[in-house]
Amino acid sequence: MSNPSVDPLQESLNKFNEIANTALPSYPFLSQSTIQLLNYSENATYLVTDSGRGEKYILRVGRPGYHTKMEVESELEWLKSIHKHSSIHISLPILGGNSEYIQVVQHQNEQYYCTLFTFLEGDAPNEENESELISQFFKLGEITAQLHEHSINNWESLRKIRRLTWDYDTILGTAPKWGRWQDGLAITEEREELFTKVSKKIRDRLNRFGKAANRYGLIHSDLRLANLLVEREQIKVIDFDDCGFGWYLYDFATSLSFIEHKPYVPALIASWLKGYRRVRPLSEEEEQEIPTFILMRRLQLIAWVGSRDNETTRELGNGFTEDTDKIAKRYLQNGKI
Ligand SMILES: N[C@@H](CCO)C(=O)O
Repeated sequence: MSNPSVDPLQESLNKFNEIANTALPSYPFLSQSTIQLLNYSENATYLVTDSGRGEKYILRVGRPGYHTKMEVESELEWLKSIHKHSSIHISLPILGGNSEYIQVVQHQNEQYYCTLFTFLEGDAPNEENESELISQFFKLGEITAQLHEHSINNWESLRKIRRLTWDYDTILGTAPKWGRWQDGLAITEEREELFTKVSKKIRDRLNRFGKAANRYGLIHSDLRLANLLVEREQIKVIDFDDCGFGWYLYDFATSLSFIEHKPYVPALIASWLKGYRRVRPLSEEEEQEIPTFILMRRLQLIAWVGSRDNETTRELGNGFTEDTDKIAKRYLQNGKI
């Protein structure tokens, strides 16, 4: 029973903390360590510090029911493959004392999949620092293209991967994984009409765009700034929890998560494209479709903000939906962002 005087977010956090502490003994080398919550959204991630050696790790506790165990195993397989076949800096899973990567913690009839990862130094890009962000997006373009090349070149060995699908249906259509944007915050009648038009335009354009193998494959699916770590000249990619099958350009759109409406977005797109094209070709036709993916991501995030309770969604609130109007209208008028 939940206690009405306790903040439901705090209650969820208490539960996740308990699960994280239950998972820790699965790693005998962490017998003397402390945990500190770093982020709570779809999953909870903790910084684990070994008080003896001072070593740091990341412990991720997944939200129950979000993924099957096989899907988590698939994510970890992909991480190992990326590490083996590319130079992208990622965080890797670590085996527990039972020689398993995934530790299953049972709590009140639900199963939580916990995974320990290597710790990477760095800080997320600063969305307020426009010029720095523009040059970071050049590098991000290169890295994203490398990731996509990896996905295409290793397709045979990745055949067994079982992950979510991110297409129109599961993002905005009949089976939206993060809920319906129509149930988001501040959806007035007028806005519902506007966004419905946007959503239909996205659907029609994506039907024409198609899912050819050079456009659609295994992607990270959540390259938002908080999932990038910058250390000097290097950008590292973390949190593959949403990885799945989707359009390569959707992967790019996720990099603009929560900042889609900012005036500097066209400059970020231009910079990203330059970086991407240094590694992998991207046609003019694909480039023209970028706003379609950005609007699709934005509506998906409106659904996410409306259906989740965490610090990010609380902070974004109604303003996130309201700030969408301008870009939605522009997209309808001329297909631009
Ligand atoms: N699935 C994402 C939300 C949007 O980026 C997360 O929880 O990190």
